[in-house]
Amino acid sequence: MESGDCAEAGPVFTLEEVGKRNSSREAWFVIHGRVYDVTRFLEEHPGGEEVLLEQAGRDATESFEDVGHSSDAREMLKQYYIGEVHPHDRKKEGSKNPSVTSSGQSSFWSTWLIPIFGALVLGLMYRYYMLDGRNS
Ligand code: HEM
Repeated sequence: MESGDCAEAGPVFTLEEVGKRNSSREAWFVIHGRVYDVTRFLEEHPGGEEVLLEQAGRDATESFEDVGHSSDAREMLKQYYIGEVHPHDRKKEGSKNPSVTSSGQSSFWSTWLIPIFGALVLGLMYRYYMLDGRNS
């Protein structure tokens, strides 16, 4: 009964609790909403102990992704998993505002506003040209 397979639903930690583990004695990380205790990995980390200690006790998702860690590195994470981040402290991942397609909107305006404005200018020029012709 000991070797439970419930590795994905461990205990829940707040960011405050994770924040206390920010030294080489104890180093915890949040990566993609999950909490990892990498204390025993600090010295083994191929990228060095310092970079890990700089991020310890924090959400290191961005730094972890920025480095472009291999799938091996991602696999390794599993052995250090200790729990989940409290839902209140979780970042809104995956919801990078898919509804706000600002670039789409700007292209809408540039494709429509410019021709409309051009047509207006041409219309006004034509009008003045005709009036001028009539007056002289
Ligand atoms: C906590 C979990 C982490 C694990 C298990 C891990 C694991 C690894 C592994 C296995 C490598 C060797 C290259 C690869 O396989 O991608 C590596 C390299 C590296 N890691 Fe991490 N890493 C972790 C977190 C971080 C964090 C938070 C940073 C933040 C800055 C970082 C920075 C680096 C750097 C700079 C390298 C060297 C890359 C290179 O030489 O090309 N790692 N890491």
